[in-house]
Amino acid sequence: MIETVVVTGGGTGGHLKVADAFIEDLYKRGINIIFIGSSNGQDKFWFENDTRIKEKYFLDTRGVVNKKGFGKIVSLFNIFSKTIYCLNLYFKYKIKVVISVGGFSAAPATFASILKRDCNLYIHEQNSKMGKLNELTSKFATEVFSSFDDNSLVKDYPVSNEFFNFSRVREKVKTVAFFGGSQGAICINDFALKVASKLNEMGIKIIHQTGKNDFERVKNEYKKLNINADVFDFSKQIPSKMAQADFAVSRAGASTLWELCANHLPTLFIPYKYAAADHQYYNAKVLKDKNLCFLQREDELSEDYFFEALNSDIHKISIELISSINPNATSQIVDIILKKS
Ligand SMILES: CC(=O)N[C@H]1[C@@H](OP(=O)(O)OP(=O)(O)OC[C@H]2O[C@@H](n3ccc(=O)[nH]c3=O)[C@H](O)[C@@H]2O)O[C@H](CO)[C@@H](O)[C@@H]1O
Repeated sequence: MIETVVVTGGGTGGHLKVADAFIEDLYKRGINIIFIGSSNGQDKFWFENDTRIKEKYFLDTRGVVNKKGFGKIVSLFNIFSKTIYCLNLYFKYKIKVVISVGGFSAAPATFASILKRDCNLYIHEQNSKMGKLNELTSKFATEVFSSFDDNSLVKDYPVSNEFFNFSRVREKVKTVAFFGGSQGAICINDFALKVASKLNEMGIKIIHQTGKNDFERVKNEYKKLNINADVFDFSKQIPSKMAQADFAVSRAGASTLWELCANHLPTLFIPYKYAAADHQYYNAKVLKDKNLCFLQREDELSEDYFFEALNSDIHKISIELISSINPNATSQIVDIILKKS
């Protein structure tokens, strides 16, 4: 009987949202949760005040991949010392199960699970191309789950229930939402401002998540255009924001992509072009190949393509999105983890 599980990973909202889905499921099963993340990404913002989590550790870890020379040695030593710290925690709490959702935040807790012989490591990879840490540690894992890999025991994404609770089939575009991912996307902000007046003339409302850094500028631009849009930098109410929209324009980070599917919301994806191994493009391409979304590279973005998409059969896409995603993925993955441990 497993009493305590370590959940690790983070850095970006994409990883943290998956961690959140696992935490919610484990909590409902009465299992104690220890979260180990980094003090350098968004981890604290997401989980610092989370009462479902029994113990939280935000360690000072940073990625080492892009570092060189002395900086790399310092970072490696730092990760090594934090790994030993985690190992001590595992002995203290008799940890046998570690779930990693990847990202640089997960490095020490994942390495420590490999060093502790009686500990099972489970990895969840969210993207179509595996992240660096997951690639390095997956051969030591008891099981690797992936939303895109046919070999995964559960080939689905652990989307939080709230997105399914708000889901609905779309008929006609009355509201368009722009989502830039957890950091926001200037290219999506600029595109939204470019098409805003025409949308306004068509009587279409705008919801727009800008990201923290570009919020003031975008808000002022809407003011200048005299358009009353729902503009915000970051919101914890994304399920209800998605639910209000009939069409979305979005980055193709894994979490947002599957949340939009869970919501049955037809979307034009504009992948972040510098994402590692171009994984955002390949995330969205999986849907595009099934005609379940629209996809354009940010350098090719065209207003014509966007307005054609708005006028397409969004009802059909919305219905077909229902079967694109499994609402029970989180509990199915946790069932397997608890059974194997
Ligand atoms: C630039 C980059 O490399 N981004 C990566 C990062 O995603 P990044 O965090 O940018 O994007 P994701 O779309 O995966 O996740 C964003 C998450 O934040 C939530 N959200 C967003 C805005 C908001 O106002 N409120 C809110 O709660 C969304 O609902 C979603 O759950 O990790 C993902 C998961 O590995 C990858 O797929 C992305 O490619």
